Amino acid sequence: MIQKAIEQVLANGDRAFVPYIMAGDGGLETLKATILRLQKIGVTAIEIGIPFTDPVADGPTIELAGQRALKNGTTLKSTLATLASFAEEVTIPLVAMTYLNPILACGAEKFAHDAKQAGIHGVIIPDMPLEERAIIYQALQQEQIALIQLISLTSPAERIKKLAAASEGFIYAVTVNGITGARSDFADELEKHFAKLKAASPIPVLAGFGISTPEHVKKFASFSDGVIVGSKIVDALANDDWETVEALVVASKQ
Ligand SMILES: O=P(O)(O)OC[C@@H](O)[C@@H](O)c1c[nH]c2ccccc12
Repeated sequence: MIQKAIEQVLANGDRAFVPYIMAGDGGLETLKATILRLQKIGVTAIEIGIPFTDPVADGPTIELAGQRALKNGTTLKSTLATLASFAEEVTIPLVAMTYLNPILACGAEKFAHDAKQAGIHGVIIPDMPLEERAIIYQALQQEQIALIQLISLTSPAERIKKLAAASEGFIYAVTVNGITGARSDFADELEKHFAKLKAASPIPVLAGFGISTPEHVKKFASFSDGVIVGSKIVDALANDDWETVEALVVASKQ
């Protein structure tokens, strides 16, 4: 469903726009209104972060949002239960971003089952190497949940080939070396890097990390299939600043 949703957007001449939000930031009771409003303004899918105590890939903005969410008691379980309570109203695919630990604590099968009920169509597990995916792969397959792979800027060609062949839904192409967070500059070689990824990949290639302005969105739209925006969206939502959110989404349209 994720791949189809992205391909539909591309067929329109637009690029995919996937906002990242932290579940429970502002309280889980706000999750429904946030998701439905993002859906209404035309995002392609939503990446939902599950707060975790040791988020090694998260930059300061996402880490702080996670701390706020943990403080008010948000867990993997309460997030999935909340999502399930309004899943019928959600027509776009949701992607869960969670570290391996909470999944293992829950149990792979139970996680996959509850995620499906919650409307989750894909997962990103940044601390699970491809070689370890057997831990969860079958359970996800059973529920038809895509396991999305991250590809870094420094991945050698052989590795890119492997990851591209294994990824499902889309490829999460990381645009910087380092952690998440808004930035102003990107490497000059990005365009070439994306050309390589697109040549290696049978599925859409989305860019994420550091994308924080409509100009960034337009830049990446010119050589990728779409963008993922995290920190800037998390900040805007914390300030109830929907104007900023909408301007980013609009930039992904033709
Ligand atoms: O915040 P940024 O720089 O816009 O990047 C997206 C990112 O936050 C989101 O996709 C994400 C949050 N935590 C992660 C951990 C690993 C990979 C990706 C993520």
